[in-house]
Parts: sequence; structure tokens; C-alpha cells
Amino acid sequence: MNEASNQPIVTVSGLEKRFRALVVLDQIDFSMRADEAVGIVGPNGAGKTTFLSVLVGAHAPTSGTITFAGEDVTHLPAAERSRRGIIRTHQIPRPFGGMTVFENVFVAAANGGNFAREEAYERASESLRLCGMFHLANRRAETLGLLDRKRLELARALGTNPKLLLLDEIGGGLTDGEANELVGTIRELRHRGIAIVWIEHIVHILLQIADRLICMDAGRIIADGDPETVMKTPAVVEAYLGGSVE
Ligand SMILES: Nc1ncnc2c1ncn2[C@@H]1O[C@H](COP(=O)(O)OP(=O)(O)OP(=O)(O)O)[C@@H](O)[C@H]1O
Repeated sequence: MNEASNQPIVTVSGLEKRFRALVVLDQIDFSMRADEAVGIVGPNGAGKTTFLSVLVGAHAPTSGTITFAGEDVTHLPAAERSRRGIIRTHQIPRPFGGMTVFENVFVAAANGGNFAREEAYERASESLRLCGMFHLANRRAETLGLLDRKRLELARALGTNPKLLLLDEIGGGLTDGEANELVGTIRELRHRGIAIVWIEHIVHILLQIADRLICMDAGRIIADGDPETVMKTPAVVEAYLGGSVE
């Protein structure tokens, strides 16, 4: 491990998010290195998506701090965070309708990544190749099926040249075969040095990538560690797997 990958890419301290009286994130402390792939599991409503939303700046936290690559980004808007390298994919893909696949990724690279025209063009092409979508570059985004929409969601995120990629149920709704294809791409991204945080309900798919797992419940991290140990932790079995430990 080199020195850079030894430093945390992101550190979250005392993070709290309330929607009116509802406490959705409850004093979250979390830190990860650039060379890690962290899976997040937990029951519906645990606060997983909200956690990603606060990390990327879509929601302001009620309190707490977020440090990214050594800088306090807690109060930076989402656009500025994406330029610094924090980007997410959405559970339900949100391509721009009325634009081609290429244009979607180009816009992400130019706006989200702040690349000048030629570089944005290169990045968009490279991202589409990586996601196995280059042959669909001229297709209108709204004509894509679910797997290709998920690939496009990933390609748009990659277009911004992320350092930290947050994936929200990118495997949701796909067959195992389709989800496995995405795993191949995500594995390649890890090799390229992109830190990954991935929320996924399809655990056996997630565990092909995650070398660390956290489980959230009621806005808290109730377990954090190597995936096998976390999945056997009594609190996780009870909260997430809906059972009791034998
Ligand atoms: N914008 C919002 N306004 C009010 N409440 C919200 C908002 N967003 C999320 N919530 C509430 O916060 C809680 C956590 O939601 P969140 O989507 O983060 O959970 P989750 O763990 O991602 O669940 P799932 O696995 O179902 O996606 C839920 O009770 C949800 O209704």
C-alpha cells in the first residue's frame, strides 16, 4: 500500500440528518481509505440513501463534518464536490431524456467534472467504453432498457473522473447475470484506484466487490468490518436478516 492510499479519502464525524422530527442519520462516524470498497447493507429506511445524499451534498447535514481528501467539504454544494471527485449513482437511473447516450455522458464530464470540451469528449468516450456502451453512443437515452440505463448511470458518474464513487443499488431490478456484468466493470474501477461505497440489497453480488461491510439500522452504523464477520454479527442478523442467531 502506498502512502496516499493509507490516508482516509473521506472522514465523517458526528454526522446527523433530521427531516423535521425524524432523525435519519444519528451521529455517524465513518472513515475509509482510497483503496477500499465498502458495502452498505441495512433494512429499508435505515438511512443508507440519505447517507450518500449527505456525502455528495444533495442534502445538508443537520450537524457534523465531512472531510474529503484532507479538506472540509461539509458546506460545499454538490457541483463543487463532484468537481473534487465525489459522485453518486441513483437507485432509479436519471438520464436526460431527449439526449443521446453520448450527450448524457459528455454533459456529466463537462459540468460534473468541469472538463473543457475536448477533454470532456475523451472522458465521455472512455467512460462509455469502460461500461460496454460505446456502440450505443448515438441511441437516445430514453429508449434504453434497465441494464443499459444502469450502465449509463455508471458511465455518467465516471465521466466526472471520480475519486470516490457512491453506488445506490445499482444491481436493483437486474438479473444475477446482468448484475454480474456490472460487477466486472466496478472491479475494473477499483483497479483504477477509485474508492467505492456501494449500497446493495443483493448481498452475494455486493460481496464480490466489498472488502469491508457496514450495516446501518435506524440511522446508525451497527456493524463495520470484514464482510463475513459483519454478516454474522447478532445485531445485523436481527436487524437486517430478520432472524435470531442460532
Ligand atoms: N427528503 C426526505 N424528507 C423526509 N423524510 C425523508 C426524506 N428522505 C428520506 N426520508 C426518510 O428517511 C428515512 C431513511 O430513508 P433512506 O431512503 O435514507 O433509507 P434507506 O436505508 O436508503 O432505505 P431503502 O433500503 O428502502 O432505500 C425514511 O424513513 C425516509 O422516509
